[in-house]
Amino acid sequence: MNFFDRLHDRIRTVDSVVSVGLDPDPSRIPDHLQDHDLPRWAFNRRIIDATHEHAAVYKPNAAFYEDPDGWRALEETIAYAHGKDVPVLLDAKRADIGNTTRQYAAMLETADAITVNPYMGRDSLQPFLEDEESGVFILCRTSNPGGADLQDLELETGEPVYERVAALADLWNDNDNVGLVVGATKPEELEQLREQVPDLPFLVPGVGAQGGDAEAAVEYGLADGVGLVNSSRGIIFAGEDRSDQFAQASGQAAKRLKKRLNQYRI
Ligand SMILES: O=c1ccn([C@@H]2O[C@H](COP(=O)(O)O)[C@@H](O)[C@H]2O)c(=O)[nH]1
Repeated sequence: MNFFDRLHDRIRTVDSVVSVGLDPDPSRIPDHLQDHDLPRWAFNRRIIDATHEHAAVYKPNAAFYEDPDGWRALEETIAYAHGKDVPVLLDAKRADIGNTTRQYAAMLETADAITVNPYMGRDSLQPFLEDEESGVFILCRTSNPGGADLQDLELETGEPVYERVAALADLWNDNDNVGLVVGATKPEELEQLREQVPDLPFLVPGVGAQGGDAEAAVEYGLADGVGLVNSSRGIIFAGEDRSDQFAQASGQAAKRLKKRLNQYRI
């Protein structure tokens, strides 16, 4: 079954478009978990137990796992999320020349979807695009301030680079497995892109800690009801000041975000 069909079902089952970002910054993991063999896994397991009823997906960012223990923690995390029937979107932002990118695409053997970087063009994304079962979210207009440096540059046609990326992503969507990453901090661009590519689901990061626009994220992020609004630190570290109850606090934060976003869903 195609990733977006599975996501559609998951969104309906939990009545939620919340993507829970699993970015377990080791320096912020509660003290009582630091003695575990794999503290990041111990932390994620408790977060998943507390949040899965509100999670449309889990979105681990690869940056928090890129060391030997980290990969083990990530593997355990993905398997555990799957055990709770929650799809996993690996925020890896990969792509490279063909021979290399085929190795990156192997990441989709465990995760259900991945974020990729379009800077090297279609061939660098080919193995991801060819994988009919998996979702491929292409970075389009990112949430960070520096996203403007390249993505807003005007081409000779007058269109900004991010619009060209969206047009190409639409063109590359032969297998109905492509989505875009568009930040909640860019509500005008979200609106414009939704008009430009009405059928592509968006992953919208930037609500919560980055202060993005939750209403715009929902109004323009969803295509036919399918799309994702991500919060990472705002959920997983919601209980940082209540170390013994951090998981409970993350469950409450995920539930709150779900309710808030659902006000804007139609
Ligand atoms: O444009 C982008 C693309 C990816 N991200 C990632 O999403 C989460 C956001 O974390 P918060 O703690 O909710 O700010 C993180 O993994 C980013 O690397 C993004 O923020 N913006």
